[in-house]
Amino acid sequence: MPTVLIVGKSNVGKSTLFNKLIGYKKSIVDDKEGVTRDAVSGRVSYYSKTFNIVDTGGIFENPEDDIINKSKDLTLKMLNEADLILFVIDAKNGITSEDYYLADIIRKSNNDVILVSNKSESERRVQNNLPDIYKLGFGDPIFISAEQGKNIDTLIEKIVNVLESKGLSLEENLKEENQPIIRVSFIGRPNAGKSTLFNSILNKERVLVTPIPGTTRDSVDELVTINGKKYLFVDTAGLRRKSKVDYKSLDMYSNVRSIKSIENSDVVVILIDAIEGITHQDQRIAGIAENRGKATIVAFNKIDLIKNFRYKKEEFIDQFNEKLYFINYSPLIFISAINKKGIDNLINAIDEAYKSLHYRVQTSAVNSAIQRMMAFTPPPKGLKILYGTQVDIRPPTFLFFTNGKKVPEFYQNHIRKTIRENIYPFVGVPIFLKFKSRH
Ligand SMILES: Nc1nc2c(ncn2[C@@H]2O[C@H](COP(=O)(O)OP(=O)(O)OP(=O)(O)O)[C@@H](O)[C@H]2O)c(=O)[nH]1
Ligand SMILES: Nc1nc2c(ncn2[C@@H]2O[C@H](COP(=O)(O)OP(=O)(O)OP(=O)(O)O)[C@@H](O)[C@H]2O)c(=O)[nH]1
Repeated sequence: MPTVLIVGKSNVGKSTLFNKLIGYKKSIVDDKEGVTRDAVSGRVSYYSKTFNIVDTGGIFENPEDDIINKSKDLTLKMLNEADLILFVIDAKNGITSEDYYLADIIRKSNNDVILVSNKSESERRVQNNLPDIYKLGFGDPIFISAEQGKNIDTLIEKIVNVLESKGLSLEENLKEENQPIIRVSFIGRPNAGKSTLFNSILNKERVLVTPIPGTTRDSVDELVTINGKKYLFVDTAGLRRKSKVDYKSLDMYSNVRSIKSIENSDVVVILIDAIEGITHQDQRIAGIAENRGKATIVAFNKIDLIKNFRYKKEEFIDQFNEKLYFINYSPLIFISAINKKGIDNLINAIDEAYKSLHYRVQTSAVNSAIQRMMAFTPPPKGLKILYGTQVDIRPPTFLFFTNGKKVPEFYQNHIRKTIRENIYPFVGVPIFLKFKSRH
């Protein structure tokens, strides 16, 4: 999906515009992802067209800034990486040296630019500032008022036009072709209901099952198509075969077989028997999955046996937060495998987690968010975080350049939280961080 960068000096109305663009989407399409208030990255949907938008906040504002000084290359990289730049100026208060400074940086990127003249409510003021606006060298601006929502549709249409004229596709449903295979394993204590769940999925959904013998003797993976998407259920031998006594033994749960299944999957569904609650072994399995960078979904099964489930639900959530806090990014699903309840939610969660596992965020979004974070919660004394970028997927991995000081665990968690809340939620997926000293 193409990415559009909002760039401008301080106070020109970048975040107001960002919120308007995101909000615009909300009024047209219903909002699935739930954008947090100070998100820096979001999605704009205009009828069937979609693109990403990033508010660069203060990154390009202050020439004295560490980030700009120490990494001119990175600044340019961010500008180049985008598909289009919205250069926002303030038509009410006029053009200043900072605007010209920014204009020069933006020009160096050789990228496409739309000049956005914000705060254009007063005709007279706009007229006064018009000569200076043209001096920036980006041609005709689009006059908007982000605050009053004026001309936002014209702006979006212009954005769509430019992106499409570059040959970029803004249609959302292209991913249908070249479908990946989502590898899923069900892990849980004996009797948690794994076989029942597997069979319920097979019976409920219109599926096509193709057994694929695994490399280990006795293991069988099954390729299943659900609603046009392909899933490989890993090691279904243990699910299909009616449990033998030895498989029931407690050790089997935490044995090599489970670990192999985890390693062979993208998404691990940790199935909990709601009557028994979360056990040590569940915690251990969750830890292994997290460590190996796998997506996890926690599913409480047998909720049909829980009396007053509506009241009990809170207790399950508390239990999850207490015992599986280290994978608290995982979707929590309640199911009754036997009654085929909650199966659709589970499949949706698997899809969402798989998407997150492969999601890449923009370097500009990372730095905008981290910079904002550091303004509110500065790093511990002596530590400097200069900039960062996502270097890998499966799992999403971020590299941050620092001044060489150790980044304490609590601050790492703060960075993870910031990424999730302000850039992309990475549902069900651990975020790996790396730090490198830069001198
Ligand atoms: N008159 C007018 N004021 C606006 C408009 N858009 C934003 N503002 C005001 O301009 C001020 C700055 O807006 P922000 O959206 O915070 O600006 P910003 O560019 O994100 O500022 P930084 O956070 O410093 O990067 C706020 O007081 C807004 O209410 C507009 O279209 N017209
Ligand atoms: N009430 C209720 N019982 C369930 C549910 N799911 C599974 N069960 C029962 O729980 C028992 C164990 O289910 P299985 O599907 O065999 O469990 P499993 O996790 O595959 O067990 P192992 O093969 O031993 O690992 C069976 O008696 C199921 O009928 C459910 O949603 N509700």
